[in-house]
Amino acid sequence: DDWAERGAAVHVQREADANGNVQIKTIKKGVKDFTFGRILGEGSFSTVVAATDRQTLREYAIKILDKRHIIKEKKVKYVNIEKNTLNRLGDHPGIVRLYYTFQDERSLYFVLDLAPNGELFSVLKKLGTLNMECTQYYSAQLLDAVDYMHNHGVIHRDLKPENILLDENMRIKVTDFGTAKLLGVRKPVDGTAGDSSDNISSIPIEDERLNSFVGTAEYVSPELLTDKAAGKSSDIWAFGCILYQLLCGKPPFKASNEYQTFQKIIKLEYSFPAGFPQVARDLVSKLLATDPLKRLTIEQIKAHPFFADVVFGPTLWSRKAPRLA
Ligand SMILES: Nc1ncnc2c1ncn2[C@@H]1O[C@H](COP(=O)(O)OP(=O)(O)OP(=O)(O)O)[C@@H](O)[C@H]1O
Ligand SMILES: O=C(O)[C@@H]1CCC(=O)N(CCc2ccc(Cl)cc2)[C@H]1c1ccccc1Cl
Repeated sequence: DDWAERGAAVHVQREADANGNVQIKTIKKGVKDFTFGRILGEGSFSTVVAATDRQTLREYAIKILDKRHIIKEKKVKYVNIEKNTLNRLGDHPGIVRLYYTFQDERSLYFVLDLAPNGELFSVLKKLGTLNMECTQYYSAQLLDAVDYMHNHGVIHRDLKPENILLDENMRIKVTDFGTAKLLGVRKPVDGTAGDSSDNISSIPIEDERLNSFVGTAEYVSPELLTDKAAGKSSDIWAFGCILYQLLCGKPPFKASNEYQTFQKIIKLEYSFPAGFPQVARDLVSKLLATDPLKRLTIEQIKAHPFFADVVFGPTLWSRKAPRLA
């Protein structure tokens, strides 16, 4: 199925008829096409409800946003960013997929993949820590999803265990793209109308300094606290924090309040608990580098001994998730 460029408001389906001619069907969904079920969770501006498509009986998570509340809180921009970002990231097993959007007079609706096993955060809180096998499995999936985002000109900017959901096979689905940064498409210098699909520049279109958004304190990179420039390497920093947290149960930079946490980040004040595996120490220390240019790239991370027995690529998403321990 192809996705209408304008946004996932319509779902284009191609079907070959008896003579092999391709028929193009567009599907316009609305509230009445779904049976709404249990509430999966609440956000600051949203309620997420499990729902079943009445025709196909497929289950989804529908994120319902109250228009009045969004307008009052001046969050309309985030709604558009979330929609545009999800439309750009429509085809990766580790990223929540947006199937349809629609609205009624009161609400906006985002029809998303259902991740029935909740947040990786809750699993980690319950278990305390993950063993090496589980940590390698989940961090490899996260790395693969981040690689895909970056290759599609998207910086997540708020990666954290709460935004990593678990699907029915206990594989990850990254969510929460309302605060992502979409790297713009620049016209080539000579002014010719370049093909917009290939020249995703690494320089965001809007002025960096106007950026007020920073992620969640424990996962914010130092450059975001000093000069506001969020780049792809800011996601790599957050990845390093998550990797550390999966293995020892708490993030590397954690203090009694946000300000103290920021101080620790800027001073790179963290340490490894006894028993933290050496190969993981080596990798984490090359991710939590103050200078963004010194952090490993995704290719270098994949080649690190920590991932020696992980095969990146499609098998990462078809192999069985290890029993959580
Ligand atoms: N696709 C999904 N499948 C299952 N549960 C989901 C899905 N998306 C979100 N949830 C759950 O619903 C809750 C609300 O998610 P939502 O993304 O709307 O808000 P949030 O980002 O968690 O909160 P905030 O807006 O304050 O950052 C979360 O607890 C999340 O775990
Ligand atoms: O961009 C789109 O796909 C359409 C375009 C037409 C439209 O009216 N909307 C809703 C615009 C909007 C955004 C925020 C609020 Cl609070 C109210 C309306 C957009 C929309 C519809 C449904 C769900 C999300 C969005 Cl952004």
